[in-house]
Amino acid sequence: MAHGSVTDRAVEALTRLVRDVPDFPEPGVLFKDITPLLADAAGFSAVVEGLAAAGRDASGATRVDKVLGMEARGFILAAPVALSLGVGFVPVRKAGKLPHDTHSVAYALEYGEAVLELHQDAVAPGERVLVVDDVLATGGTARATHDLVTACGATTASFAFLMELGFLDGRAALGDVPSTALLTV
Ligand SMILES: O=P(O)(O)OC[C@H]1O[C@H](OP(=O)(O)OP(=O)(O)O)[C@H](O)[C@@H]1O
Ligand SMILES: Nc1ncnc2[nH]cnc12
Repeated sequence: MAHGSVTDRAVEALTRLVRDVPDFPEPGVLFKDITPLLADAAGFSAVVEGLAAAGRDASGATRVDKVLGMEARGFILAAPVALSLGVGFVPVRKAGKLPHDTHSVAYALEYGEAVLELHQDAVAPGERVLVVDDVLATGGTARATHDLVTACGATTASFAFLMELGFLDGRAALGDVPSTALLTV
C-alpha cells in the first residue's frame, strides 16, 4: 500500500529512522524523535517530496498559494516543501515571536498548552494554504493553525504530516480538511 507518494519500502526505511524516547518531555509520553531521519539525506529528501505531493494536483501542478509550518519542527519540513512547490513559506510561531500585527490562538497539545500566532498579512483572503508539521498527535497544534488561517480569510487546502499518532485521534480535530500522513503509528 502506498502512503501518498511514499511506497511501503520507503515507509519501512523512514520508520526505522524515527527514534522512540519514552517519558519525554514528561512521564507517559512516547516521544517520536525525528532527528535521525533529518540527518539522513535520502530520508529527509523522501519526506520533503512526500509532503510536497499534498500540495500538487494529479497532473503534478502546484495547487496551493503558500506553505505554513509551525514552530519549531514544522519549520524544518515546511520550508523545503515550499521551495519544492515553488510557493512562499509562512511561519506560525509561538507567542511573542512575530514582530508585526498577529492573530493569536491558545491551544492544548499532547504535553502542555501554548499560544500560536500568525502575521495578519501573511496569507491573503482567498488564498489556499498547505499546513506542514512533523507530528499529528492530539491535533491541537494543527487545529490552532487552521483557525489562524481562517482568521486571515484564507483556506486550509490540506494538512500534511510526517507522522500521525493514530491512537490520539488528532484527525477528529481537523474537521473536513484533507489530511495526509506519510507514517502512521
Ligand atoms: O497534535 P498535538 O498534540 O498538538 O502535537 C503536535 C505538535 O507537537 C510538537 O510541537 P511542540 O509544540 O512540541 O514544539 P516543537 O516543534 O518546538 O518541539 C509537534 O512538532 C507538533 O507541532
Ligand atoms: N509523542 C510525540 N512525539 C513527538 N512529538 C510530539 N508532539 C506531540 N506529541 C508528540
